[in-house]
Amino acid sequence: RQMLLIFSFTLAVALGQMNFTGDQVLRVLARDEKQLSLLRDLEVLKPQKVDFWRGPARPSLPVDMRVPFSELKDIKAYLESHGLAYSIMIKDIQVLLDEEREAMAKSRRLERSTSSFSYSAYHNLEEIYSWIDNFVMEHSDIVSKIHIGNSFENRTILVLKFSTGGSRHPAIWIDTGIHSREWITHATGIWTANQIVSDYGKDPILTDILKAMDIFIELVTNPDGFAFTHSMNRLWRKNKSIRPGTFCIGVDLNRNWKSGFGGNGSNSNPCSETYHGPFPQSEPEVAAIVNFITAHGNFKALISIHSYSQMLMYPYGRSLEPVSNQRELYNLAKDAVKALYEVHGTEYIFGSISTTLYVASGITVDWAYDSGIKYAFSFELRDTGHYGFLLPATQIIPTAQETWMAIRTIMEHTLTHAY
Ligand SMILES: CC(C)C[C@H](C(=O)O)[C@H](C)S
Ligand SMILES: [Zn+2]
Repeated sequence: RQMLLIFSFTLAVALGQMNFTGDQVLRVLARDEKQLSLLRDLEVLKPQKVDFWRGPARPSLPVDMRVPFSELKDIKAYLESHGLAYSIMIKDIQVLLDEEREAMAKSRRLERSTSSFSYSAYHNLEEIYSWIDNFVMEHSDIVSKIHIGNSFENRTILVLKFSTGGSRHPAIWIDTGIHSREWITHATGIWTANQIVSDYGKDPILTDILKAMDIFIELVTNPDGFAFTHSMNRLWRKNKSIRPGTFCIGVDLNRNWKSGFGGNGSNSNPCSETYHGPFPQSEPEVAAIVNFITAHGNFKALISIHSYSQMLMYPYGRSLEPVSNQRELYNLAKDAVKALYEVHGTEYIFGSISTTLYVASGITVDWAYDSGIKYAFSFELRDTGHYGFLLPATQIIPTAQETWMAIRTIMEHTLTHAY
């Protein structure tokens, strides 16, 4: 078995990208808690076979799961035998992957010939890092690049700082790409960075924000995982850490934070997509952010951006207990979602993580909130499950435009509610 795995791995390496031909994403509507738990059992029954794109949450929220072609018959029989209604959301993942790669190749040719950067295309790690260098050079009056640490595989972890001066302005943190397969988030972050420098001095609200506060954006929060989505497995979520005696690779960086570490909605099995790691902040990618934000000591808002589902959420993930300023966060989320809707009519739902989506422990925003950052939010960008993580690049700019209006609303509230 070991030999077979090694052989298939080397074969995959030889062939480059993993192939997902015939793999499908099934959308399952669980009627009640019992049916939801039958779906949760699948992760145990078929370890590493069923990949939840949107895990079991609440009866009214469909569960999306990628099923390898070889498992389709079994899984569909399991669903049918338990009366679990399902539809086929994506009938062949490889078709979408081929389209995505074709679009990237086309855009790359155009960018090379015009030596320009397309904000309406997906990019790999090298392209993003070289964009960062050019961007910082072009806008050195307001933007600088900070190296906050190195990833497990020793890639540099970079943060963009937007500042109009002052020594320790109150600060706002934005991270994208903590889950590497959520490509729309990195692309949205890049567009947002460019929007900030373009609108400073023109948009009075943004200008006021930047006059008084600094903005920090970490575009590639999981560089090893992101590189892996381009080189080998487009649907990789975790980082790439390995430990002696552990067969499976990677920790879910959104379960590795100290707050609520190891609680419900995180998994102690290293093969799980929500594996929390051996201990809090065990992963360098998480430790780097904790150290940076703690040393700075004056962050007033944190926005951690994921995809997909079109949701704007605030703490807690680890429990149903409301945070002390729940009313304020609810109303701010409502205003932000309204501002987002007004751009392209995209509808978001909003609320606390545990009540809106599912209980999740050891997550970024719970740690931020417990560290005194009162305005802590997690976005789930487009879509609601037609393309899921394989959102076409044509939706990058519309997504970034609408998301910016929500982000700016949160920033403005932070500015006018100093604490
Ligand atoms: C705030 C959390 C619950 C975000 C969520 C996750 O990390 O599972 C996304 C669906 S990836
Ligand atoms: Zn995510």
